[in-house]
Amino acid sequence: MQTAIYLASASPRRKELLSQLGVEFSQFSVDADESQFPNEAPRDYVERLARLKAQSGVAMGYTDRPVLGSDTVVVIDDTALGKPLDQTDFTATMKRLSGRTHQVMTAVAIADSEQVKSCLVITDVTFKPLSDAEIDAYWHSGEPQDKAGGYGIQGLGGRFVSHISGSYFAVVGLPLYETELLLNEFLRG
Ligand SMILES: Cc1cn([C@H]2C[C@H](O)[C@@H](COP(=O)(O)OP(=O)(O)OP(=O)(O)O)O2)c(=O)[nH]c1=O
Repeated sequence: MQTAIYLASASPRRKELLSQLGVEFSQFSVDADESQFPNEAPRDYVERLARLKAQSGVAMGYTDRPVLGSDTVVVIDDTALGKPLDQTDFTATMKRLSGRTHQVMTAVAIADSEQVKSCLVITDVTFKPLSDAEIDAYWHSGEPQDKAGGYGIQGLGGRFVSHISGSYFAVVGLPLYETELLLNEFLRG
């Protein structure tokens, strides 16, 4: 793909994934308010945030190329889990995910000063039952701290995943197939 875009994200994983599409891009970070509205459904929340990140980039003056924003949340029992606040919060999250299937929702949005388009990708991820010792060791690895839902499937957390149905890349932070489709649709206007 010959298009040049902006990536409105601080995430090194999204940078890596976008590079896999062969799109030329420059990256900057946006400071968006990521709080969830009361009674906002997780799928609406994650898509709103992706659009907010992309549109914030346009509002910051990045108007000469399309701006891509994305957001990921882990959802269990219809509750969106963000990044862990501390070890106690993380431990409670892992006990909730242990031995069960949850959803990872990743939304992607592309905006310029004329239009915004977005898509939502939902992947089912099943965790094996986790012991207290595994949970404690994982926290001390330093990996969970900056990850939605407190784990990284691409890292040490990958060993907890007994099954995945959907897009592996969406779980890591950017669905490749759907992002390319969205970009092509956006460029057609
Ligand atoms: C579930 C899961 C999440 N994550 C990551 C993807 C996202 O980078 C992060 C979710 O946080 P996000 O708030 O979606 O993204 P971010 O703060 O890292 O980057 P930005 O808002 O600037 O774009 O968690 C993994 O890397 N692996 C996983 O298996």
